[in-house]
Parts: sequence; C-alpha cells; structure tokens
Amino acid sequence: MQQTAAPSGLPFLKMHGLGNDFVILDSRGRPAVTTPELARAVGDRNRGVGFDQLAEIRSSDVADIDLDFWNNDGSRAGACGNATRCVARLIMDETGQDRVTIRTERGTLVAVRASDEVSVNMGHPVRDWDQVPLAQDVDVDHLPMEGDPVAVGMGNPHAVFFVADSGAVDVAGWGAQVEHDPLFPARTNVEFAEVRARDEIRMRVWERGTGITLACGSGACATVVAAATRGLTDRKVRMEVDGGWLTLDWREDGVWMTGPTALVYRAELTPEFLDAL
Ligand SMILES: N[C@@H](CCC[C@H](N)C(=O)O)C(=O)O
Repeated sequence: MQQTAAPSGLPFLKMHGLGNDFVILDSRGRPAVTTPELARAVGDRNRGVGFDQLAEIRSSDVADIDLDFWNNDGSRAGACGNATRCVARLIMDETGQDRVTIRTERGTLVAVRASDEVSVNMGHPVRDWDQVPLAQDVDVDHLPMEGDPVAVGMGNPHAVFFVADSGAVDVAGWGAQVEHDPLFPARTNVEFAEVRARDEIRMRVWERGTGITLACGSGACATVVAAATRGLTDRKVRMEVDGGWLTLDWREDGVWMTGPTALVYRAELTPEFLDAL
C-alpha cells in the first residue's frame, strides 16, 4: 500500500517577555512565510493564536540570525525589544553560547545572557525629526502637541509623555489618537511615563499596530532616553511596566535593556488553518 505523507503544518513557538507576547516562526534555511494576511490571521485572539508581535527568524549572512517583526494588524515593525530578547534566549539555548548577534531592520544587535535574564543593546536612539520619522521639522524634545511629548526613534517611532499619575491615563483613548496624529507619517508608539525617582519610572504603553500591551521594550528604551534628556532621571533606571520590571541603561554604545523571557509552548498551525488564508 502506498504511504502518503501526513499534511504538514507550520511549527511555531509562543513566548513572552513581561506579558508582551509573541508567535515565533523559524524560517532558517527556507523562504520567509509571513505576509500581512498571515500575521493578521494568526494574530487574531479568537480565530487564530493571538500575539502582540510575530517574529520570524531567518538565516543570516552577517549575524547569527536575521529577525523580522510584524504587528497583529499585519503591519511591519522595525524593532521589537522584548521579542529580540526572547529569540536571543532561544538561540543561546540552542548554541550553548551566552552571546548572540541578531540583524534586524535597524541594524545588527547584540544580546547577552544576564543570570536568568537576557540583555540586548537596542542601539543608539534616533533624534533627527525626519528619521523618527516626523512629518515636519519640529523640536523633537518638545513636540507641538498637547501634553508636550518627546519623540524618539529606536528603529520605530515613539512619542513619550510625562504624566503625574500613569494609572489615571486613558491609554487606549489618548494612545490611539496620538498613534494616528498627522505629525507621525508612519504612525507611532505612545508611552505614558511617571517618574518616581531619578532611577525609577512607571510606564504604560499604547503600541502602534497592536494597542495596549503589558510591556514594550523599544518603548522602555525610548522612555529612558526621553527622561534622561529632559534631566528627569539618570541614564540607568528600573522601569515598572504593566507586566513587570525592566532595567534600562543608556550607555555610550547604545540603550541596553534587561528583563525576563518565557517560553510558553511549541505548537503547529494546521494545514486547514493555512489553507483558509
Ligand atoms: N513590543 C515591542 C514593540 C513592537 C513594535 C511596535 N508595535 C511598532 O510597530 O513599532 C517591543 O518590545 O519593542
């Protein structure tokens, strides 16, 4: 009797960093599979798997791996700090090394093991208005909009607002409005930061293409850059986000972010699900 191969699905991993959750596809050695349609379908928390971002690992000719990021609305994200830390841990576990290089849209990043956490150098912040990007030549340290936010690029755009009480902020209402403000031609991520001490910030976030999340690594980096630039904090801070704590350290060689990672499960998208796309 002739054996027919079982239809094969698409393996993935579910991980999170402080509750910022990810579907991770490993496309090393084969063509990339993610399209906006796939990202939207898998990202649907009712009909798919659900995620804040999808990260696709690809073979690299310059680093240990290449990594691409997608939001759950199907848009591309140029940076994702927490997914970078999660994937770095996977690769370090796989290779037995304590250091990994990862090429992303914003350049090649270095991540290292830090006890049971992972640190990544997210690179230098971008402060040129047209590189953030903004639609007009304005002062990036004081954007001309209500709330006096700071604009910071971390490979993706961020608008950081300083508030007296982050718990009282309507993150969804205010965040969505700022995300789509015409000052941001590529939309923006929005952070609401409450400075508690020179070395401690509480931050809540509205992510471009995703909405409220429990943490945003690139947003945490943008926040420490904005706070230190305004003279509100030192360059090294502990930051409490909705999902836990990160450590940020804006050094000479870039903004380092350290925090936990978690592998939730390994599974497979079925051929039935993929065929329906
Ligand atoms: N959660 C991420 C940021 C994801 C990207 C963002 N939504 C965008 O479109 O720029 C992080 O940990 O940095």
